[in-house]
This record gives sequence, C-alpha cells and structure tokens, in this order.
Amino acid sequence: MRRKLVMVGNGMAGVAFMEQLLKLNPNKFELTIIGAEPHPNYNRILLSSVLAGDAKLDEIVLNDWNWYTDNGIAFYAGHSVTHIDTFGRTVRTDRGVVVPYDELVLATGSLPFMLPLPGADKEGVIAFRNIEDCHTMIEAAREYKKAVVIGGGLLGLEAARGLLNLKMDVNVVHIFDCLMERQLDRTGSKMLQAELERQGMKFLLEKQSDAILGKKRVTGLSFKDGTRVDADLIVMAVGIKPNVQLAKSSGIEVNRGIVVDDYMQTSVPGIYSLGECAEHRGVVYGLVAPLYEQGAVLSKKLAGAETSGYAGSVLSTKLKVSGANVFSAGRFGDDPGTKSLRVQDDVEGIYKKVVFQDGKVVGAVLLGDTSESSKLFSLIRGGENFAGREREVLFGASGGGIGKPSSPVDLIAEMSGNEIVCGCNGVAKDTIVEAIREKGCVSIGEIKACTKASGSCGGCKPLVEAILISTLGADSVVDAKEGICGCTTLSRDEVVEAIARMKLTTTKEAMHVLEWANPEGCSKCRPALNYYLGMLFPEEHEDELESRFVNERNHANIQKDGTFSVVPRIYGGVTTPEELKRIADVAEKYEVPLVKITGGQRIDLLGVKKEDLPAMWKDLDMPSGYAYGKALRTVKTCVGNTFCRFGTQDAIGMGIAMEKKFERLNTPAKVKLAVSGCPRNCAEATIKDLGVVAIDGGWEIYVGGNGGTRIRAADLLVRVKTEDEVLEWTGAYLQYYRETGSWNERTSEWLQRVGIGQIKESLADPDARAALLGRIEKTLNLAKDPWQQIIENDDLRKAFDALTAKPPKPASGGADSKAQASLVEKPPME
Ligand SMILES: Cc1cc2nc3c(=O)[nH]c(=O)nc-3n(C[C@H](O)[C@H](O)[C@H](O)COP(=O)(O)OP(=O)(O)OC[C@H]3O[C@@H](n4cnc5c(N)ncnc54)[C@H](O)[C@@H]3O)c2cc1C
Ligand SMILES: NC(=O)c1ccc[n+]([C@@H]2O[C@H](COP(=O)([O-])OP(=O)(O)OC[C@H]3O[C@@H](n4cnc5c(N)ncnc54)[C@H](O)[C@@H]3O)[C@@H](O)[C@H]2O)c1
Ligand code: SF4
Ligand code: FES
Repeated sequence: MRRKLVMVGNGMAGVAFMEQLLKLNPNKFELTIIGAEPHPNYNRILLSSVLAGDAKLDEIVLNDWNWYTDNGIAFYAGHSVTHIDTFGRTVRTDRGVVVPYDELVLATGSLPFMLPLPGADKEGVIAFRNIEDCHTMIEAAREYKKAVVIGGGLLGLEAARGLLNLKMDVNVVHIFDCLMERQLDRTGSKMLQAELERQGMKFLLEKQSDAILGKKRVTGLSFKDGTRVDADLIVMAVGIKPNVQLAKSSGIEVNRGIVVDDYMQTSVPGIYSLGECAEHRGVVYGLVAPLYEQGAVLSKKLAGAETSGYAGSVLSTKLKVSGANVFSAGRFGDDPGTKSLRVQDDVEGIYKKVVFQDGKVVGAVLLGDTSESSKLFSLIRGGENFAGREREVLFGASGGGIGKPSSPVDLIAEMSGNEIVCGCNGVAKDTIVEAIREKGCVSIGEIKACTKASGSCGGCKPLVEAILISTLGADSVVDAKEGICGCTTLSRDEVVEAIARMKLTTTKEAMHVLEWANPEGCSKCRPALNYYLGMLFPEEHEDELESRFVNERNHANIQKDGTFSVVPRIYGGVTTPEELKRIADVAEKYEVPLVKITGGQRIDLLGVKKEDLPAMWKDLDMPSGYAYGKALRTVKTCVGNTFCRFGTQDAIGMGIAMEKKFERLNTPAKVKLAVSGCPRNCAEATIKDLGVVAIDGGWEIYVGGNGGTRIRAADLLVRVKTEDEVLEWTGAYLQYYRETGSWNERTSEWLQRVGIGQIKESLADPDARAALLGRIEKTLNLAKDPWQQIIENDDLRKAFDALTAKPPKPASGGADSKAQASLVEKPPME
C-alpha cells in the first residue's frame, strides 16, 4: 500500500517540492494537493509582468490541469483546509471534503499585510498577491485614473510600474525617506528614485497613512501630517505575513511562521512545512530561491534519499522594473567591521557597491548595470578570501575600467562551470551546458523544462540564452519567442510596430527611443534591429555592418583557426569549365589548403587568409554565395528532365531562375531552397525552407522544412501549374516570412509558431501576393553584390579593412567593444 501524502497549498514552493518528489520516487506516495485558489499552479512572480503588460495570464501557468492527472495527483482546487485532525490524521476542507493522510505538508504561503486604517474596507482598496488582484487593477485602470501604492518595496514599485503602463497616474507612498530600504543603501535608493521619477512615478516619502477617504469607493488617502492625496485605487504593498492560522489552530508550534527543523519537520510528527509560511532557525523567507532549497531537502527526505538538511539561505533580489535594474544581495549596509568599495556614475545612472568583511564578499548592490550580479552572488556564497586584493572584485585584475555593461555572451564566457546562473532555481552553468549537449535542448523553453532555469522570475534568461548561443552557435538556437533580449521588455512585434510607426532609421535611434535598458544593446538585439530596420525601410536604412555577426562583416565564414572560407555563387549547382578553371587558378594562387564540394552543390575554398579575401573575390569574378549570411543560401537542384529519364520538368532551369531572382535577399535566418524534377525528390526538397517538386502538369511547393538540428518535413503550401506561378508564390512566401519572422528564427520554427493555415490564408488572395511581391522586388532591386562593392569602391574597401580588423580584447574595451566581440557566431554550415 502506498503512503498517503497530502499537501495543503498549491503555490510555487509546494508544487516545486512535489515535482522534485515525483522525480525522485514517483510511486512511493498516493498524492493529494488541496489549494484555496481556483487555479492550477501559476507563477506568482510573473503577476508583475502580467500587470506591466509583458505577459498574459494564461502564459504564467506553471503546471496545467493535465499535470495533476498525468501524475496521478488528486487535486482539490478552490478548497480551503479549515481543520487538521492530528490524531486521526485527516484534513477537512471548507467544502466538507475529508482527506486522510500519513504525511502532511503545509505550504500555505503568506497573506498580504493590510494596514488597519479606517476605511480600508472600501471598494478600490486591494493588495497585490494573486490573479484576482491583478484582474482588479487591470479593470480599474479602464475606468479610473488615479492610483496610490502604499509601500515603496519590491512589490510596491513593481505594482506602480504596472499601473503606469496601464496609463494611470501613480503616487507611491512610503514610510521612510528611502525606497527599498531593505535592499538598498541611501545612495542606491536615491538613484533608483531619480530613475523611477524619470519614468513618471511620483513619490510621497516619510508619510504615515491615516485614513482611507471616500463613501463606498475610495476617493483619497489622508496622512498623519494633515496632508492628503486623491486616489480611486489604493494598492497596499507593505509586506506579507506567514499564513499560519491553520497550523496554529491545530496545535502545531508557531512563532512568526510555522516552526520547522532542518528537515522541514514541524513540532507534530508526520507534519512538515515549507515555503513562506515556514520559519527555519528564526527566519521566514519571502523569495522563491530559499523556498525551492527547502523543497529540495524535504523531497529527498520523504523520498528516502540522503540529504544533509537545510541550513538557511543567503538572499539576493532583483527588481523587475524595466529600465530600473536593481540587484541586492547579502549584507549591503555599512555595518561595523565591514569595508566597502563603490563606483558611482551619475551620468549613466550606474552604482556598484561591494561589501567585504575579513576579505570576503558579504554583500553587494548593483544599480543601472546588473550584469555582474550572478558573479557577485557566487562570490558571496563561495566565501573566497580577497584580503589585500579587494579591488579586483570591482575593477578587474588589471585595474582598468569600472565594469561597464558586459554582454551576456562575454559574461558567461568568464563564468566557471559551477557558478549559479539562475538564482531562483539554483541552476549552475554546467547543468545548463549539460542539458544542451547531452539532452539536446535547443531553446530557452526546453532548458526551462529540463533544468528549471529561467522558469521563475525570468531574470536569468539573457544568460541562459548566451549559454545556448555559445554552446550551439546562434544559428542552431531556437529563438525565445517571448521577446528580443534582456535589453528590452518589448516583444518582437511591439518593436517592429514601433519602428514602423515612428519611422526609426538606425539601431541607436531605436534603442534610445524604445528605452533600451542597456543603451549599447547586446549581441542579440543589435543584429535583430538592423534586420528589422532594413526589412521595413529598404530604401532609407543603411545596413549597419557593425551590428552584424563577424561572418557577415567579413562576407566569409570564419574557421576555427581564424582563416576564412570563400564560397562563390553557383546558380542551381551548375557550373562551366571556364568557371572551374578560374576557381582552380585562384585556389592555387592563394594556396588554398582545402577545396570542397558543399552539401548545397557549391565549391568551398577553405583556409583563406583574411587579407587575401578582396583579391580572391576579384580574381574569382563570381558573385558571393552568401554562405555566411542570414540570407538566401543555395537552390539545390536535381538534373530534372534535361537528362533524367524520370524527370517531368526542368528542375535545373527552375532552380536557376529562383536563385537568380532571390539571390542577395536578407531574411530573418538562413534560407535554403531546392527543386526536384519529379516526386522521387533527389534534391531533398521536402526538408528545405522552401522546396519545389515537379508533378505531372505542374509543381508542388513545400515550406518550413529543416534538415539541421531539428529535422522537420516541410508542409505542402500549394500546387501550381507554371514556372511563373512558382516564382510568384515563392516571392510572396519569402516576403511574408521576412515581415513576420523574428530575427534568427528559421522558417521551420516560424511556421510552427504562425501555423500553416494562417500562412496559406495570408497568401491565398492574389492581391495580397501581389502586394508582398511588390515589396520584395523593391528590396531585391536595391541589393548589390557585397564582394563586388568592396572591390570597386575604395571607401567601402577601407571601411571593410577597418571593420574586419581584430576586435579589441573584451577585458580592455568598454561596452561597445564587448558587444562587438560577442557578435561572433559559430561558423554556420551549409
Ligand atoms: C507580484 C509578486 C511578485 C513577486 N516577485 C518575486 C520575484 O521576482 N522573485 C522572488 O523570488 N519572489 C517574488 N515574489 C514572491 C514569491 O512569489 C513567493 O515567495 C512565492 O510565491 C511563495 O510561494 P509559497 O508556495 O510559499 O506561497 P504562495 O505562493 O502564497 O502559495 C500558497 C498557496 O496556499 C494556498 N493556501 C493557503 N492556505 C490554504 C488552506 N488553508 N487551504 C488550501 N490552500 C491554502 C494559498 O491560496 C496559495 O495559493 C513575488 C510575489 C508577488 C506577489
Ligand atoms: N522582485 C522581487 O524579488 C519581488 C517582487 C515583488 C514581491 N516580492 C516579495 O513579495 C513580498 C512582499 O513584497 P513587499 O514589497 O510588500 O514587502 P517588503 O516587506 O519587502 O516591503 C514593504 C515595504 O513597505 C514599506 N512600508 C511598511 N509599512 C508602510 C506604511 N505604513 N506606509 C508606507 N510604506 C510602508 C516598508 O518600509 C517596506 O519598504 C516580499 O517577500 C518580497 O520579497 C519580491
Ligand atoms: S528527382 Fe526525379 S527528375 Fe530529379 S533526378 Fe531524381 S528521379 Fe530524376
Ligand atoms: S534567476 Fe529567476 S528564473 Fe532564473
């Protein structure tokens, strides 16, 4: 007989514990969860993002209804446990259900603290704790305009930012003269206030609330000093209190929280507690990282695995307010016996403070640039002694620079394997690399499912993504659909819409106007913006080479020994003796160590010195094959009916026509085409981004195929009769992908995201196809061969030489050089 394990509370801490238990010993217990909220387990942390408009409610569900059934868990949603019979070992809910248990886990979380002010029960006075509160605020913002948030802590400021986004006029009332006094020293607090004021938040500091005004609904808030402020919505964010009433009334020892030992055992045998309701060694926690650590211990204990017990946690926090980056960890104050190092840059709004005791880092505050937060948190946890060389922590071993914003790719390159990347879930860099290498994860979503990294506050996403890029190469990473990168909270669509609406023309302008958190951008957003600008304004936008990856800047693929490969275009894979002779001469003249036929039916000259590139292009006198670019790569063809006895159509002619029409086309990610002369499909057209297969009396066009990391058979888009129709549909399809795809998103991913039905529908109307064709023609007419341009134009040649000169070493350069160096991607394969 399996033992009965019942858990009261269906929140983040409890369910994370349950997941661990299921992993360790799925069959040991008959499981029951009873949760007062009528929802499956959701990410409470992201309620701030929902309010700010960065996430939708249905996107924050962590475990959907099926998860409970799939794991055999009896789930009572919307039931509140009102009584525990600790002798008979049963619990009873407010809806009369009685459930027996052998082991009971109390994970009842916290309740928001509501100031007991006169009038606090008026309509329009709420807390910010759950989905319903979030709904109430969104609804209120439709009708009312004046919001007051009481409490200038993490929650209050995140609520205030969300209400600003909902176009409300927001006053934050705080009892002290410094915001976030639990996380920031005075300097940091004042700098944060200045940034938030710049964003439009107003502050009423050193105010003691006295009464809530109004008849049925709130109309204002009065203070003890006799002043008042108008309000038609008041959000109280003045802290939380552990939800202990149930435990207390059941005779379980309760102090501030439910008292537990190192194995989360309460004073009553068989009853455990974890999460915000539990008190361990006198401490009650209010952030998920320590709660997950508690869950890891309890799951091991109950599964019968060895565990050393919970010893308490060092805390770190990040404020989730766009444009106001704040990180705080450990002991950030100037206590006796501590020394601190600080950097303050009022121009850039950057403040960094590291606190030492006996040579060890015991606390830190970062404001404006929080990129070094993982590193600092690891130092605090690791306890390394820096006595006599404390400055290294802030200024680097060489003593140069004040640690300007680093790109995530640079940061993870400097991280050791055991450094924690995801603070919420305690996931180290090595664990993520292992998930990519050994478990085949190719997207943030898959890493989240595998390791939990990025699954809570989401603050570590840029780092997780950087590990993906550096492990797999940017081309193989499946784009995180949620947004562009950590520099902005805007989604891809919002960015593209804003660029189009405001007619922005340069990446710098876009980053400035759209209030990028990191004004220099990063290796992810700069090339993306450059692409979107070029796609929207092909005539006006000047391609920014410095925002492109190193291969695209060099118009050649960098190899692992630092040499380059040169691939001239060979239309449809068809060449001539003259061309072959020229290629052979060039290969001899420049002592090319390897000449190889590629999978895309072209010739690759590998091992070319960078300084030989322009001269070789000139001698070759052939167009660039774009083997390095996010562009049309190849059109592979079979021999077709010209020679093959099975062929029904001219595959070579069709392929060459397609390649000549669409060569030099910039696309969100590389695009490969193929044409087969009959359904035997020797050109493998059905695993290409777009493949054309000849049938009796016409052609079939397949789309969204992939033969790379994630093999995908293409979907049939349409059957057409003539070659002109093939060109028309191909052009319309490629332009639709260019306009709606996210930068670095292969067509196979894009198609699965958008849906083949939607694509067919968008291209079905001949007028719509004509409009798309018109726009692609405009772009194609402007496209010039990059090799030829550099050969012919001295200025461009000089710019090429300057741009492709080795980037300065990240350690000695500022932010810009770091972003430059990080725009190196793994050589893409054909
Ligand atoms: C808006 C917001 C943003 C936040 N942002 C962050 C952040 O960025 N980083 C961070 O680390 N933390 C953040 N937090 C805090 C974090 O969400 C909490 O620490 C975490 O959710 C606590 O988990 P828990 O399971 O202990 O409690 P809860 O999530 O409160 O879950 C307890 C559950 O038990 C249920 N329950 C209580 N009593 C009973 C009963 N008698 N019977 C049945 N069910 C019962 C409750 O209804 C609740 O659903 C944020 C919190 C909020 C509100
Ligand atoms: N980004 C994050 O990590 C994050 C975000 C939101 C919430 N949370 C967590 O959720 C919980 C609740 O957050 P919180 O900000 O409410 O709690 P908190 O206790 O961290 O902050 C409450 C703030 O309200 C102020 N305050 C208290 N009484 C007041 C009064 N009468 N008038 C004006 N101000 C008053 C306090 O000085 C304090 O700064 C915390 O555990 C917090 O850590 C974390
Ligand atoms: S696909 Fe058909 S036409 Fe082309 S080579 Fe193969 S058999 Fe011949
Ligand atoms: S740091 Fe919060 S999810 Fe990773």
